[in-house]
Amino acid sequence: MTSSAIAVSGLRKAYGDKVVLDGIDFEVAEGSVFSMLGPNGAGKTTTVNVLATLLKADAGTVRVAGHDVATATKQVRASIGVTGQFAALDDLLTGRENLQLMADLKRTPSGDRTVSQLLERFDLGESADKMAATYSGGMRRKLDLAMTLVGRPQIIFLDEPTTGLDPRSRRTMWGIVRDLVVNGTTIFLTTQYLDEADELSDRIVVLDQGHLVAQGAPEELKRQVPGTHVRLRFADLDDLDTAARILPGATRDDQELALRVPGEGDSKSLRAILDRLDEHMINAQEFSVHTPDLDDVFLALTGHASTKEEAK
Ligand SMILES: Nc1ncnc2c1ncn2[C@@H]1O[C@H](COP(=O)(O)OP(=O)(O)OP(=O)(O)O)[C@@H](O)[C@H]1O
Repeated sequence: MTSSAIAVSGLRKAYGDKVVLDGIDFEVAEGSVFSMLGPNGAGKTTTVNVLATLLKADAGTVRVAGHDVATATKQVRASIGVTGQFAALDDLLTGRENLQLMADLKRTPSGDRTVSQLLERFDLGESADKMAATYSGGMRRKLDLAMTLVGRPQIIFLDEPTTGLDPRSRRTMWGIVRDLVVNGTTIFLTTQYLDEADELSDRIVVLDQGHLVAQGAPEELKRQVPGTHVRLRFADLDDLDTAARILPGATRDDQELALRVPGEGDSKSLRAILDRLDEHMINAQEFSVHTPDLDDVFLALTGHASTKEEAK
């Protein structure tokens, strides 16, 4: 028995000669946010589609909410919600009517109240009675996610949920994701925004050319790429001189009286630095550990910049 909401092993998918997923394995813990990062065309949507029973894998096993996606399609579908680049809304209905229709389809008890609460929560109250055709891209995404939440699915797939949203709407979306997780929902997120994955995820996988090139907590991934360093600041130039002499590989900034010491940022290497300073009776006035951000990780792992960077 496992408490994994999703368990994927040896997943393969090709379109003709083009291998998109070349045997990938990962698990998603219940009640967590799991993000899949990858450049355009890496296979993120393909993965979501297989996990959500919309596409058949060529090989491998995929269990979602404890059910095999190949044989228990109905049970998997009853446990999940999918929102993505394809908005499922009916343009000729109002926001409220779209949600009401979903509540009816899912036979939601006290559907009216659910609909009103969702409109409120997604900041869609004012536009609730306007046709969805008149909604902006951001409003459509919010309505799409609201519709996904109607049946309170255990697992939600969010395929690039904030692409094209303004900063305020992105933050609203992030708040909603956090609330869902607090209440036990599992979120599988694909995103091109590294800061979004960093902000929300318990675990991240990086997909590139059919393989998972890395997986771990955001902090673990950041520690894997070079660039982690400790920054020390001293009271005067004498202390800086001595510290620069006794700490190998350090680079100094005389103006700031600061020293940048490359290292792992783990407790053992931090202790070694502090012990060295103690031996020479030097006190660092400031001490901080800097880890690279996910942009650095992405570049180091895939050999190319994130989509956002490429677009610059
Ligand atoms: N139905 C299809 N037939 C043939 N090739 C396909 C099909 N669907 C996707 N592909 C190809 O498979 C690869 C992966 O596509 P996918 O949409 O899964 O990538 P993605 O990581 O979601 O990209 P994006 O970030 O651009 O949405 C791409 O090269 C795409 O062109």
